[in-house]
Amino acid sequence: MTTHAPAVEAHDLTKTYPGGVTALDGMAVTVAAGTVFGLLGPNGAGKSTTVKILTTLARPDSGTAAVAGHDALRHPDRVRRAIGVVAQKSGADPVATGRENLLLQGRLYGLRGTALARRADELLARFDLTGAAGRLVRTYSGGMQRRLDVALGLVHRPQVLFLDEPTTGLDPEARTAMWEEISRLAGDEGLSILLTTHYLEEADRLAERIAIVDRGRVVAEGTPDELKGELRGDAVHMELRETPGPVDAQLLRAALDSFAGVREVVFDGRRLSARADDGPAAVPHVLAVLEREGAHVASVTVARPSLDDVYLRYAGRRFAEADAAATASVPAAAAGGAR
Ligand SMILES: Nc1ncnc2c1ncn2[C@@H]1O[C@H](COP(=O)(O)OP(=O)(O)OP(=O)(O)O)[C@@H](O)[C@H]1O
Repeated sequence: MTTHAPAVEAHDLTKTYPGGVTALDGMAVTVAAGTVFGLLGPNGAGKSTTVKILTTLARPDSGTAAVAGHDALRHPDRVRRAIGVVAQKSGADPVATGRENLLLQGRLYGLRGTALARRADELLARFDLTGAAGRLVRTYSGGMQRRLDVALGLVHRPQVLFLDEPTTGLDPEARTAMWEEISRLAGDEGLSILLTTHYLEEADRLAERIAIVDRGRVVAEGTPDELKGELRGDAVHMELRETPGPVDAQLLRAALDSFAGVREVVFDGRRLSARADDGPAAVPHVLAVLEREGAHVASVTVARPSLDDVYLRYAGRRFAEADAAATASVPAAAAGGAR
């Protein structure tokens, strides 16, 4: 693979499972080499099915998929040698030690002797597991197990790493530590990473580019800032106090609309909402106009657009709603929460 070839390039993937569930419906994903790409979507959106196809564990009904420059459908063996996979469920043997797990994994990839021992020690140190290397994995905390999972995926120095929901089930501290580690892998080591997540914050923090997936296809794609930028500006919400007489909504709207950078002014009873290019800067002006027109403000909130707003715009429903709908029939232990 040349450094400029995409790490992952898949187009028009479709897959319907026996029983008629359409998991993928024209899915496409391109990951530039050396970058972190996030597939973001609620449970059931088709993220895992996409990863299974790209990691050669499933075949699509139609479409193309290339990973590390190899055709995943025609040369799955070549793809397997070039990738590391950290699945949702840990692949580590709980009744073996951390070091034994790494040595076994290395042997599966043809590493032997001192080269293998050195690589295992390197990864144990790298993932802060040296002190626990001789302990059975079943005694590890959730965060330690997840770090070992990532180390196992890296033993054979893959070019492309697939992380399927890397922080589901971790406490906030372990999640932050894992985020730092993932950023370092892409930054310092030039690894290409495709991660799937249904944590909005995780995609925002880690991924240079994000594809928002809904019902088996990409509904929006770009950098986190590009996606949020499409919503143009901050949301400003104000609660008005009761006034003796009615507020002249039309007059207020006309006065506010005349400000550069304030738009989409909406009155809803005693609530006013608007979009502003720079919310904090607009608030004093908006307050002054309202006071001048006899409307008194009880509270003000300014919110930056979130990926949830982006999701709402493209998928037509809130992320948490979609997640809840998909997980309603899934056992609680298997379902995470959207953030
Ligand atoms: N082996 C299977 N047989 C039948 N249906 C399946 C199978 N695997 C997945 N599905 C269905 O395909 C759809 C997409 O599932 P997929 O696991 O790819 O989504 P996801 O976005 O990864 O969600 P999750 O985070 O819950 O894994 C869902 O409706 C799911 O129920």
